[in-house]
Amino acid sequence: MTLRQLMRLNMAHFRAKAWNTKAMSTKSAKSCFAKSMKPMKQFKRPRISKISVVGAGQVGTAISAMLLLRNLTKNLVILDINYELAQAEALDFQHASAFLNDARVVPCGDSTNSKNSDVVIITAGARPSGKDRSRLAAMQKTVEILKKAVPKLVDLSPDATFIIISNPADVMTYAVQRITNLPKHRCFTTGCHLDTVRFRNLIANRLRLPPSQVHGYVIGEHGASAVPVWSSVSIAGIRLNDVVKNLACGDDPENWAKINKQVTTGGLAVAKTKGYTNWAIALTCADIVQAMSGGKGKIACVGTDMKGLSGIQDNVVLSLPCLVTSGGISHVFELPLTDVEQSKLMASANILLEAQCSLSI
Ligand SMILES: NC(=O)c1ccc[n+]([C@@H]2O[C@H](COP(=O)([O-])OP(=O)(O)OC[C@H]3O[C@@H](n4cnc5c(N)ncnc54)[C@H](O)[C@@H]3O)[C@@H](O)[C@H]2O)c1
Repeated sequence: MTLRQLMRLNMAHFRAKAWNTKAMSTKSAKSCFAKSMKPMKQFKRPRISKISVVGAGQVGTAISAMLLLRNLTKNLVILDINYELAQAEALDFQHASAFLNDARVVPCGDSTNSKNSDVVIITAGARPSGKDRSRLAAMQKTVEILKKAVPKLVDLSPDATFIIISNPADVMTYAVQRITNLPKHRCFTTGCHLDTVRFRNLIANRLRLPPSQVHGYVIGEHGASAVPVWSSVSIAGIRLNDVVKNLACGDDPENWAKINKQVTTGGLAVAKTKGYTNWAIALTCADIVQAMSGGKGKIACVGTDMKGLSGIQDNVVLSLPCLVTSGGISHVFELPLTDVEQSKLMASANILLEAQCSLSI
């Protein structure tokens, strides 16, 4: 039986059993593959109708544009503490509603209009400023923003799925989970989904292939300690590791390891000129919302509390491949990793744990 057939069988089984965890552990546990696929939560959401985007800056506005262009919502709320900005951005989109499937775009300054959202996307954050421009200082400022803004959003939309974009995204997701007690399957970050598409794009460029046809994942932190999983890279069923000598390790004659750095510094390279990044993250976020909107779901490296998975022993938010469906994360996949990749994942988890512990929540 091929892997594809196996997957199909498993998916059909899960659907038939309405994501029943117990059923999975008995019947499909017979398949070796099911052991790598850890169920997270049984949850189904009817069609997404209302989405709130919190933060009308570069990222929030770009995400709004992608959601509207892809017809992922007919009812979009743009929320910013700077109400005039939210109003101007909403109006700019609303003027072109006829080109956006007649979507309704509403501004919001105090959360009220976000009531009964199906999805809430958080992009509000503080940029480094003042005397202390350290990452940690900016991180704590963003936590203070979240502490004020998020509880009200949860009260108004208690069943919504929260997607955290504000950086450092993993640590901010941890903060939101701690502030709100939202379940981890519906409070997560796009995390390494963006790093993963960058990784695939860089490999595809070298091989002169379409990026969508390269498979492989980046896991761990959405940031400097992200782990490109070279052992998982495959094209047309061919593992790159099997055909390239010393792929991104050892003497690495073709210098594939250069890609590791490009993956983690890709955003900085863009921000150096623009001052920010927005299009790639906007498309990444829209891709996740699309996975939640369609019936089938999608496997993507998104981040949530991964305690108990892939050797992670603490409550650390980081990315692993997840099945994202209507209600959020339904399953997490434990990738087979080499010893080096596993120790890099642990190092990434420790960095994040340290950052989490430094927060005052
Ligand atoms: N996760 C990723 O892959 C990724 C990629 C790019 C950017 N980001 C992050 O996204 C965040 C936003 O970036 P940006 O370029 O849009 O920043 P920005 O400064 O342009 O926009 C932030 C907006 O948040 C608003 N805001 C601040 N406090 C608020 C509050 N309490 N309620 C509502 N709105 C509030 C501000 O008024 C501002 O309009 C940053 O943290 C950035 O680092 C993440």
